Amino acid sequence: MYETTVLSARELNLYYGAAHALKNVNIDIPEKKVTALIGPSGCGKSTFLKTLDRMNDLVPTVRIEGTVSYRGQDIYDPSVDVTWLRKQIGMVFQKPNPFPMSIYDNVAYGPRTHGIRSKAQLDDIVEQSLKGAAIWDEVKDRLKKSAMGLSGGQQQRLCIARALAVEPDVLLMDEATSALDPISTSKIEDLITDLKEKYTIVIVTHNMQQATRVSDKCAFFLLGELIEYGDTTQLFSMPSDKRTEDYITGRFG
Ligand SMILES: Nc1ncnc2c1ncn2[C@@H]1O[C@H](COP(=O)(O)OP(=O)(O)OP(=O)(O)O)[C@@H](O)[C@H]1O
Repeated sequence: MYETTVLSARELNLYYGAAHALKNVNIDIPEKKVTALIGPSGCGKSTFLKTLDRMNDLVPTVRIEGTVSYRGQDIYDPSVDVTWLRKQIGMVFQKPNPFPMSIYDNVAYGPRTHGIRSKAQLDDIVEQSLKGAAIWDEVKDRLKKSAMGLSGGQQQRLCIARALAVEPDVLLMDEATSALDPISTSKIEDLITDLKEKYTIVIVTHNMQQATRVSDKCAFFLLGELIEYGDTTQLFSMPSDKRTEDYITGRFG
């Protein structure tokens, strides 16, 4: 079946000063699927994820060669508005990072920055986003309470709601469950599966079971190189590269 490519990298190289952190990466990330980035610590998964919404721009030593395109547009072109890009491509981090304000204000923050002022409209966005992140029932009676009072798993779902509130196209998640207990992790995995009906999702995970549970596509990185990329079932059952096989069978990691 034909797949629409949402994000693609071509001959992408990234250097932190002299350190060559991404080596000639070529990849097409399909629409409304979950793509998992796996590989041992330090192999460049987070670095690659951050190139997709230009989060590396904030690191002064970074140099990038090659292209990253979002729906055909080179996102490193000087004409690209980074605020627009980050509205299209939301990011959820490893540690839940709610703002020190109410649950409601956390979710309304993004839409307000984009100019939405109507209370009725904001109320609706907050409710829909919290529902979308499967946390509405747990917080609907305490929307005005501080987000800091939520559990870690609830905070992470709130951060997902905050990302959904600006109606992104893509969600990037950098080890979004690694700081959470197994029950919260399982809720977020279920949520990821629901969210791919509407969003293109890219996750970084250390957890290979998680990659097999939630992802459709899987990319294995090693020392900055994309070694193998394909359907998750195929990559885990019949890896084509010996290094992928060694990694997924736990021979190193
Ligand atoms: N801001 C930075 N400045 C310099 N080097 C960096 C920076 N961020 C990452 N690196 C280096 O780039 C390489 C890739 O790091 P990256 O964090 O992308 O790997 P990772 O696969 O996500 O690792 P982990 O699974 O441990 O998070 C590593 O050698 C790391 O030390």
